[in-house]
Amino acid sequence: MSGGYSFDISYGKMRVPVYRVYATPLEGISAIPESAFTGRPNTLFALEVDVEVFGRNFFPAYEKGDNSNVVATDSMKNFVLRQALSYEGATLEGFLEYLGRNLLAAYSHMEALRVSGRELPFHYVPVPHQERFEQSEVLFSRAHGDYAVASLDLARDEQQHPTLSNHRCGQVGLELFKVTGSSFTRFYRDEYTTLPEREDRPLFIYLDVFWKYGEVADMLAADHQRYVPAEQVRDLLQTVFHEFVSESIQHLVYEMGKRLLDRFPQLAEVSFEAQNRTRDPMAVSSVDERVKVYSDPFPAYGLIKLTLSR
Ligand SMILES: O=c1[nH]c(=O)c2[nH]c(=O)[nH]c2[nH]1
Repeated sequence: MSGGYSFDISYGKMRVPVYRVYATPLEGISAIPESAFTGRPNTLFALEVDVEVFGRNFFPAYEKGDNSNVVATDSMKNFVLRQALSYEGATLEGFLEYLGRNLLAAYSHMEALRVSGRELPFHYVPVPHQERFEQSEVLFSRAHGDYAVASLDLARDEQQHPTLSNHRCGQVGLELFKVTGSSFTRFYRDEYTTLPEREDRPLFIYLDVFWKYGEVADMLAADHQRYVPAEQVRDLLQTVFHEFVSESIQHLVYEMGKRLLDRFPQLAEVSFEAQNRTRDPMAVSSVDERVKVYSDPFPAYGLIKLTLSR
């Protein structure tokens, strides 16, 4: 309470773009059967960073216009960029933890922080090299598909040391279209039901997946042995979608969740947000019934969520 009011405040800098070149390569990753990914050179380590600062010490700025404790968000942006230069690790989560710890160390009046990062994905460019094509080591093409995210909450323990109080990692923005091998039948029918049963439908989903580790040491260890790369999670989800003939998106995300928790014992929880973007059939070939044309459905879309914990 202050001035008779109770309050809840935070402030910070959003979407600080960071393009670090020649970061430390990601190595030591354990292979999984669903993915060819075992590391990346991190030649271009690009992300957008949000810093959100919590602390009652900032209330005088709101109440009295007293900015004496206010770290300018412009300074925060500079802090983020300098940390990106000195970071010696190889992961998004590691960078956020390094940044968060150093912010709390530098500013004793910051009580707690949320630091979040969004990968700015770039793909390798194939270039001719000795009669074959190889990935350029210097040229990267900005990709606008799915990308990794992470959010870390840091607080202080009784001795004022920074501690990681919460975290969430993810891969968001997948858009996957499976042309055959999905059904949606035997659902509840009443006077509102107009949807026909489909033994085989073209299933188009937008998908976000999130995960939490049981022990944060597995996320942050420098050997990366138990680190879960977002690339492997994405490849595992794609493999399950490819292989599994689902009865619904609910059925599909549950299968994905089980596979993730089986494959990565270091994870405590996985969660999904899936949008049903399935298209409506418009025309079928009279020569080959596999050949069909679909178009956009009514613009509202189904939303399916799942959280799976141990
Ligand atoms: O996989 C699906 N789950 C649903 O709950 C649903 N509802 C709907 O109309 N189509 C679908 N598809």
